[in-house]
Amino acid sequence: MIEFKNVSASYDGELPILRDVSFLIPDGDFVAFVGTNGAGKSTTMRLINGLLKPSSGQVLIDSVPTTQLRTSQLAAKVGFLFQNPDRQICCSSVREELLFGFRAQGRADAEAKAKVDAMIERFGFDGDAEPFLLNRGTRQLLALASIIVMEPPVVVLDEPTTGLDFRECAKVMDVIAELSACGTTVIMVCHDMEVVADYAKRVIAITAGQVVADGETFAVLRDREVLARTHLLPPQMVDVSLRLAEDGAVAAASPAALADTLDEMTDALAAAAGACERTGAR
Ligand SMILES: Nc1ncnc2c1ncn2[C@@H]1O[C@H](COP(=O)(O)OP(=O)(O)OP(=O)(O)O)[C@@H](O)[C@H]1O
Repeated sequence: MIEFKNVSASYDGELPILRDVSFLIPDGDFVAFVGTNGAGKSTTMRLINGLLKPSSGQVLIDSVPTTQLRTSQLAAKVGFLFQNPDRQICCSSVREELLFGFRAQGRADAEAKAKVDAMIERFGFDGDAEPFLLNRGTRQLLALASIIVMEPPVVVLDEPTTGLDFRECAKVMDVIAELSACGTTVIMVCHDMEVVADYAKRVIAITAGQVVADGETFAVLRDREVLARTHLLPPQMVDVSLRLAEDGAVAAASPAALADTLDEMTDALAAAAGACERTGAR
């Protein structure tokens, strides 16, 4: 469980970047942090992994303030994926990269090597390949794999899909969805509202260092006021359903006006077309 209690934070001790931020993320949650550039999302992630300490308030991991946790204790609880995999990758082979975390903890034993082999198999990596010669999407997957091989209960992902094409993005997000399905707590910063809509259970919207919305994904993404305050465009299907209701094309409470996904919109339109046909036939 991760809890922010009235957290304020600053890089220079003067200019506040986060102001009085509070939220609680229970085990197993999948939360996306959204907001404009400079809102304070990455700063929030740095507070979770202990790279930054609050100037006031508390960041608690399993009820223990990060100020009381050693870096190694924090690293065991929270795996952190940087936006740019090249900031993370440092070894000369894929296998060594996956073993790096175990070596750092002094436990590169047979069990660790077996976990690395399983990860190589799962991702279809070439264990001897040189990481920097891999393409961007595969380097991102390697950076992700090198975190999840350590099996942290929480993973923090700072814009995990930036710079990836559609297929690479889906591959990375499917791995993350699988982690979430297996009970790992997932906390990600994401600028792509389609990805947020497809994967996150909950959205926390930040603007100017303050939380302006915290709720179920579509409750937040359908809130025009929140979208305006955070300068975000909703996912396409949400935009279509909101506009249908706003333009009076369908009733505000109709299934088409409430559709969050393509499937829901297709069902709503098919049902409406069926009803029209029946009315016309009478
Ligand atoms: N290392 C740092 N030193 C000083 N100021 C910083 C540092 N990192 C970020 N900031 C400032 O803190 C503010 C919030 O930055 P942060 O990176 O948390 O925002 P963000 O919401 O993640 O934005 P983006 O989406 O662009 O990554 C910005 O004004 C930024 O310039």
